[in-house]
Parts: sequence; C-alpha cells; structure tokens
Amino acid sequence: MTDTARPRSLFDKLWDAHVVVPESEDSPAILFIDLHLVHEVTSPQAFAMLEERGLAVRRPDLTQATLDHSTPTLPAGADGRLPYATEAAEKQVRQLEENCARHGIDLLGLDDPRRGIVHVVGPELGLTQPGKTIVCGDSHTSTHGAFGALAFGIGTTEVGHVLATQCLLQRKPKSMRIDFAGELAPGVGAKDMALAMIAQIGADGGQGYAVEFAGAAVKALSMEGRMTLCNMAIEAGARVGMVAPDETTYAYLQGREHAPRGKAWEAAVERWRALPSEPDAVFDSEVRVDAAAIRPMITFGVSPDAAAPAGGRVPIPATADEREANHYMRFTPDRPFAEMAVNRVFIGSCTNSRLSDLREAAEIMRGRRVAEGITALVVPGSQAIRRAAEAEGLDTVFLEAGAEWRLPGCSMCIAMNGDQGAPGDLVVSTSNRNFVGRQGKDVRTVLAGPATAAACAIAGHIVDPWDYLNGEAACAA
Ligand SMILES: CC(C)[C@H](C(=O)O)[C@@H](O)C(=O)O
Ligand code: SF4
Repeated sequence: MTDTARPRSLFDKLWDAHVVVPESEDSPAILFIDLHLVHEVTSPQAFAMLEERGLAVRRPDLTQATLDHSTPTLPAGADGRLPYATEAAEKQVRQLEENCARHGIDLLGLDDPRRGIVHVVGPELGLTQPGKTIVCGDSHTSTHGAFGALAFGIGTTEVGHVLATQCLLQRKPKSMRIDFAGELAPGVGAKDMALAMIAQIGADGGQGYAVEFAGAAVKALSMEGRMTLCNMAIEAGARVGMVAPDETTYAYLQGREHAPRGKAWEAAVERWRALPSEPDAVFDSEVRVDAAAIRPMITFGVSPDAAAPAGGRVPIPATADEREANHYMRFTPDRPFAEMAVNRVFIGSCTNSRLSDLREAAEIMRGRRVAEGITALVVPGSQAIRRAAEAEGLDTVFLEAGAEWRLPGCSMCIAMNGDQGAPGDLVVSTSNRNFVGRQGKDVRTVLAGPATAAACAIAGHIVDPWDYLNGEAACAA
C-alpha cells in the first residue's frame, strides 16, 4: 500500500498514479498504460495472439505504430520497389500495415511524413508526455523517461496483453538516483555522459532499478540530450531511466501535434509541475558521477561499459572476458586509441539521430572530407528531422564531405534492413549497443557521440573530437 506520508520520488508518483490493482506477494501489480508504441519486429505474434483468441485491441486510441527496424534507407529503385534486405523484412512491414488497418491503429506508414524510429517519433509528435506510463516491445523505450514518464520495454507476450487490456502486470523495481554533479566541459555531450556513467556502474549496475537522472549537468541538457541519456539507461541494466520534467520539457512539448492545447495545456503543465521527486525522497541506491571530469568517450569492447576517453589509450585486458573482447576488437593494448583505423561510421539510431546530433556531426564535417576508403552513413531518426536538417543545409554538408544521407530508420544500429558493415570492419557508431555481430557478421563496433563519430570519419582513425573543435574546447584539450 502507498504510504502517503513518505516523501515520494518522481518514480513513486508515476507508479502510484497507475496502479489498478496493487502488488501482493503472489501477484505483481496491474498498471494502466497510457501509451503503447508498436513497431514491426515485436508485434506480429502479439496480433496473432489476439486473432487466435478473437480479441479486439482495447484502446486503439492509446496505441501508435510506426515502421523503423526493417525499412530500407535507400529509396525505391527504377522498378518502383523498395530495396528490402529480405522477404522477411518486407513481410513484417506488410503485416503491421494489415494489423493496424484491421484494428484501427494509427500507423506512421512508409509514406507518412511523420514516420521515423519509434523512440524519436513519440516525443516529436507530443505523444510522449510527463506523467504517462509508456510501453513498447522494445528495450530502448526508456528514452521516453526523459519527459518524466514511466517508460519501459516489454516482451512480445506483454505486447499482446497491452493490446488486449491496456494494462500490464509489473513488480515495482527498486529506485536509484544518478546525480551528475557539476558542469560538462565544452564539446562533451549526453552520449559521453551515458558512456561514462555505464563505465562507472557497469552494464548491470542498474539492474532491478528504475533510475532517475538528476544533477546540474542533467538539468542543463536539452530534451534531445535527456533522451540520449535515458535511451542508454537500458545499457546500464535499468529498464527505466527518467528525468524530472521542467521548463525545458514544457517548451519542447508545447504546440506539438498531440500536446494539449489552450486551457488543457495550462492544466497539464500544472499537473506536471507536481511530478518531480520531493527533496527528502529516499532512493534504494544513490550514485554520483563527476560530470566535469567527463571527456569525449568511446567503447573499446563488446559491452557498453567498456568505455574510455577517446583521447586515451587502450586498457590492458585484465580478465578472461576482457581478453576475449579485446581479441574480437583487435585493439592493441596500451597503445593510443588514435592508432586504431576505422572503416565505417554510422551516425543515427534512437540514441543520436535527432537534429541536434546531426548539427553536432555537421559542425565537424563542414568543409572537410571523409577520409579515403571510409563509408560514412548519416541516417536521420525521422522524416521530420530529415526535412529540418535539409532546410538548414546539413544534407549538403554531409554529402560534400563524402558521407551518405539516407532515409530514416534504425538502419545500421541493428542491421536488420541490410545496412551493415563488412566482416572485420571497425565501425564507429552513434548507436547504443556494441555487441558481437550487431552491425553485421564479425563487425567491430565502437560506440561514440555524434561529434566523435564525425571526427573519426574525417581522421580515418579513432580520434578525440576536441582535435577538431575550435576555440574553447581545443584550448581545454
Ligand atoms: C528489435 C527490438 C526487439 C530490439 C530491442 O528491444 O531493443 C531492438 O530495437 C534493439 O535495439 O536491439
Ligand atoms: S535505433 Fe537501434 S536501439 Fe533504437 S529501436 Fe532501432 S534498433 Fe533499437
């Protein structure tokens, strides 16, 4: 039962407000879900389950679907056909189109000017709002927590449960607050914060916890930066990452397609202002990260916690796992990262494909050329971002630098659509997972922020983006 006298955290408030039936020893709580996001990979079996049981979708009005994982990022060929990687990919797309049509679910279809990666379009359309419970059959649903929502990934069976009932069985996780104290150095971004945090607490450091990111450096982040940070919560093992809503949040949301308007907007903001954790709220675990000490980061292993400053040296592997990871990555221990040659660069994914990310990459690429022999792919997170980037000429910057400018989707983040590295390639990627084979068979992935990835494309090897940034940052380096 809720102890109303206890000072509550943002997470407590979100949880309490959505409990339909409280948790007991024998049974998890039943939570009401305010927004269910759906994509083509984890929904086919869930819809099939509904069919088998003759069930309808309980709340199509609270369900939003998009196509992102399997969609090509190259346009249709001369025959008018999209270059799908496999028949299975095309089938997934068709299946979601049919399922949405049958159940009256709004789908951001292939030709929809609002289509994009599920975790990019939810916020963009103003569907993601403070105070909501948001689920999706996708682990990076934590991204939406950037708005002060309780958002987490669920499995396909649970997707079926939510489609059928708009509710979900859940046990309340423990709570953790990660406080980023101090101010970031110039040229350091949210991705660097995420990688530094994961390196500090480990890829399982957040397991079993709902994490609230707090502190001056988090407060100073844009919504894009907060989304990047919450997106990576899952890579620290936490299913939930959150940031308390504030003026930055409201300014981002106001006027968006699904945001409340007029009097309803004012009432909503008033409700949202009551959400942040109370000063005395108690967390099961508290972590402090020294934000000022963070440098542009990269990963050097096959787990996101194997992260270090890009300007440093390859750590000497100490355990059997580290030796195995090092063997796969083929990095020379104790040598500068800058000696490690790069084959490909991917700028995109739900972690780093928003307009601010593209601007950051373009700032480095402007007036420079991608190094000989390197393929650089820039994939905006949504059609809206693609249009906005083109309106300010970022596409020209990338193309003139010798990079490719593609259509929105998950693309090389997971390589389900055919965009992938060749065996042995070293790929510097702004995505969130560096697992073995994630970007193609035997591909070695180095995770980084957009500025670092762009700088690596220009240099042809791993590099600290501070080498390319002028003014203050260069002096600080
Ligand atoms: C395809 C989907 C189930 C998966 C996820 O849950 O995260 C994907 O988005 C990923 O990033 O690995
Ligand atoms: S961009 Fe990558 S991490 Fe994000 S939803 Fe797509 S596959 Fe998953």
